[in-house]
Amino acid sequence: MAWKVLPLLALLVMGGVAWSIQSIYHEREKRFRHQAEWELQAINQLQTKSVSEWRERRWSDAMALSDDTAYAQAVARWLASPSEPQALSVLNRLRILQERARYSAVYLVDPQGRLRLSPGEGAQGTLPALEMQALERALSQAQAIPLEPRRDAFFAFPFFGLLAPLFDGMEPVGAVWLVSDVRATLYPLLEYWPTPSKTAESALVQRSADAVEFLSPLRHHPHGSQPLHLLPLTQKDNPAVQAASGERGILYGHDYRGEEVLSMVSTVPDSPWLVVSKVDVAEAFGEMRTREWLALSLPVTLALLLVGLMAAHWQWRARRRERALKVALERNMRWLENGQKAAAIGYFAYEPERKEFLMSGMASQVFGLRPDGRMTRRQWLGTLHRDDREQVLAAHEQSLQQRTALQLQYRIRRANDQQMRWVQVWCEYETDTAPHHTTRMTGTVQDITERKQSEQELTHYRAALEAQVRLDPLTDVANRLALDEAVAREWHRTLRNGTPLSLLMVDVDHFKAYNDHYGHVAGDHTLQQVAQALATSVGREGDLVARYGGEEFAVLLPNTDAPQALALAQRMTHAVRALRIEHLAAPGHQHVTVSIGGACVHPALPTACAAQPTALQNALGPLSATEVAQTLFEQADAALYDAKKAGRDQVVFFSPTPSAPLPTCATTEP
Ligand SMILES: Nc1nc2c(ncn2[C@@H]2O[C@H](COP(=O)(O)OP(=O)(O)OP(=O)(O)O)[C@@H](O)[C@H]2O)c(=O)[nH]1
Repeated sequence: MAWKVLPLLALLVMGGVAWSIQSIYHEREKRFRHQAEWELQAINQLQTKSVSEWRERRWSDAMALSDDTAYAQAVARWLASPSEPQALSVLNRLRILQERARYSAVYLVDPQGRLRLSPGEGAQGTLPALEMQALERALSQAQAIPLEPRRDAFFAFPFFGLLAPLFDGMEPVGAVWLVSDVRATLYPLLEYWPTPSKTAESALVQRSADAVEFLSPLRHHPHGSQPLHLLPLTQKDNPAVQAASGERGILYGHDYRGEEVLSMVSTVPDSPWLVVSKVDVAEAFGEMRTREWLALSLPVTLALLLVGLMAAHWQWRARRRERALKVALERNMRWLENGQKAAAIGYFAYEPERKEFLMSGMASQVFGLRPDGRMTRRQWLGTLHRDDREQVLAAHEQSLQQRTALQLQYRIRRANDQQMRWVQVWCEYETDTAPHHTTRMTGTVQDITERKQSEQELTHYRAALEAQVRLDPLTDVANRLALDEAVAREWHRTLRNGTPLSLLMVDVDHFKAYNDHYGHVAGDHTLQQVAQALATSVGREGDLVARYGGEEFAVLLPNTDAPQALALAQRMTHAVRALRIEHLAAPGHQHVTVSIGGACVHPALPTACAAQPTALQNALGPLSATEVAQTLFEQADAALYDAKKAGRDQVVFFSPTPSAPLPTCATTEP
């Protein structure tokens, strides 16, 4: 659950971080913009101040000259009568002025505009036309007239001029023409830039009718060394045009190169001049942006690092999980293999359409095949035991039809050593839902031969034990327990089938005397011999000779009526006599003999038992098996008693009426 929410949380956090970065970026951009604007403004104002001072200084020089009446009088005197000393005095003043203020040229001109004196090479000719006009204005207005920077054939350099009129009282005596090479003194003031910049530049401009006149060269203009060109006022986006149109302060626009620029416009006081300073936006903010990106790169790098770490962590977790799953899978496979080996269970899958089994290693081993994982149906049929084959195929067919699970135990002849093995197979047929509805069978096979053998041994052992429990240890014939069970069982069969059931009670005659005479060991031996003689006398299945107790035996004869039982009893007496066991202690007898009393029941036929036709039938009525057994034993006992009384070594069958003749057999030896 946490791992599902975590990416969402990470996304939210990253969104928050991005938003914060964006806000910080905008805030900082604003600050940087202000800073850039402020820097430009400061530089512009500094340059404007320098330019203003430069102009003021010249202006004040001109004013000082115009106000210097002594100098005007000296000039007037020299003009009236030119002499060398006078000229020197006039020139000294001009020279000092020129050297102090670094004028390129200083001329004394007369009111007609002729150049009369100069501290330089000399003065010849007249003022240029513009200066001539300015002279007239200066003399008429009695004030210095500036002449804005321009080019003229008079000088080889662009120059700024001032015509300072000289008056002797009210009389104009001429003027001093102060000439400044703007390249040497004015332009450098605009080039000063406190921070290194590739695009920053300042220009001195002034409006000139319908155009903007550049008074200083442009740094990036192809003809930058040729200043004083004009720009039409139609280029409204140009900072210089904006400045000429009256806008001041910070301006954004496109300069003469078409580049977007940040510019600052200031007016030079007491002049038509404007100082336009500008820098490319790309540079001003590009550097700032670079710095910003550098500043922002840290959190971004950290965020990326974090994301990378998280990704690496996820990857590591996934790898670890995959490794753990692999280990678990391998362990489980090992357990499965070991389990299969330990339990001798293999698994298989069978596709009826391909008639082929896919076998696990253990399954192949069970069938004695090479562990190549395959067994054809033909191979499988070949391993089936002849006696089980039909049953196995029928069971598989039924399972396939009814889609029921199948559990089978059958014998196979192992392919590699032809050993007969028992296998137990659990399997099930199933059909794919898609796409081809393929039916296949999957299941397990286990070699249960050892288990089967153990089961069979156990069965034999149980049977032996059962038999042992029902055997008399001395005589090896059935004991009393077996007799009781047989009586109950045979009585029920008698009732079910309506067949007669007879019982003989056999007692060894004068056995006490025999023991006394021959000893108990001999007595035991005699009992064994008598038991064997009795056992060999019965021939039908179901006849049971049992030791009833002491020297007494009982013989149960199912489906045997009284005459048959009588005949068998007689055979038994003969058989004992035939043993010819010496018994000298018996009165009148030379050998061991037995007396036999018999009884018979026949529920279906009232007269079936010759000895007790209806009386027993009546007596049997609703009696239970135990009661019937007891009655039968009592009757046989009674008959035995009669046989003993009658002289022993004979057979007497029970008769319910004392008057009825008891069937007997001769006591004489055959
Ligand atoms: N040796 C031996 N003697 C046994 C065994 N069981 C019973 N006897 C003896 O068999 C004798 C039976 O004697 P009785 O019941 O008096 O009968 P009998 O001497 O045979 O006389 P009748 O039955 O009247 O002929 C006893 O002495 C018992 O001790 C046995 O397992 N072995």
